[in-house]
Amino acid sequence: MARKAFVGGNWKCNGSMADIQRLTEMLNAGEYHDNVEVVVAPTMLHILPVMQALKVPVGVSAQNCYFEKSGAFTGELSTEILVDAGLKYVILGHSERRHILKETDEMIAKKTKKAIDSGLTVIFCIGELKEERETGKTEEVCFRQMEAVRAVLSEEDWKKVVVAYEPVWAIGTGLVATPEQAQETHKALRAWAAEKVSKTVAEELRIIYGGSVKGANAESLCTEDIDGFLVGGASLQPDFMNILKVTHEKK
Ligand SMILES: O=C(CO)COP(=O)(O)O
Repeated sequence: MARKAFVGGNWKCNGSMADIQRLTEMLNAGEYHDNVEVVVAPTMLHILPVMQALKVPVGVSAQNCYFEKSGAFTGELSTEILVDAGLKYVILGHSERRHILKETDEMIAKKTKKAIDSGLTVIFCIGELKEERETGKTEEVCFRQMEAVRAVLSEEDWKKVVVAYEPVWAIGTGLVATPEQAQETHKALRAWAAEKVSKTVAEELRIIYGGSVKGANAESLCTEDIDGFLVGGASLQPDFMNILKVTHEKK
């Protein structure tokens, strides 16, 4: 089964109302194709205006959610609130939430299960730190992060997961992983899924790459086991449209 490519634009904590208008106009002027699913993740405050402004098949994702249903959890957004507002996706496990906001594997697993049970598709991020890669721990770290969610997901749940492999040293640094480095890790992740979940899940699981992706390097990163991209900085620029075009042509 051919996996449908997936390209996400993670806008992180960026953007004014004027920027949001400019970005939705850029997306509305784009061309979209059946072989690439496109999603953008604005800030929580910008989600609704972006959903209202988009006239093209571009999905909208939250950048976080909470695992409780509702109640006294100041500052949090439940998956019920996200679904009620019309959202279909949420990014979980991003390295910035793991390392800056100190989210643990267990918290991320709880959020992932809750989001999937609510009907959301989870863009589940994993990735190793620079020193972990340098000491040969890339697979150990990625597999540990995967195992935490595997422990709480059913085989069926994996249909609602897109894994984003984002080496932390490549995020926002301009130090993109080489196609060989990324392909090697993606292949290892697929083999892990075949062994720990099932062969079917491994074949169908979309594993996308994130970390300094640009229009200029996207083509070489369209390798066998890379099913698309999670784009940070370049998703706030017209270059995002080049990444979409390359993915459409190469996948
Ligand atoms: O963190 C990322 C996407 O989630 C990647 O960010 P950059 O594309 O800015 O490196």
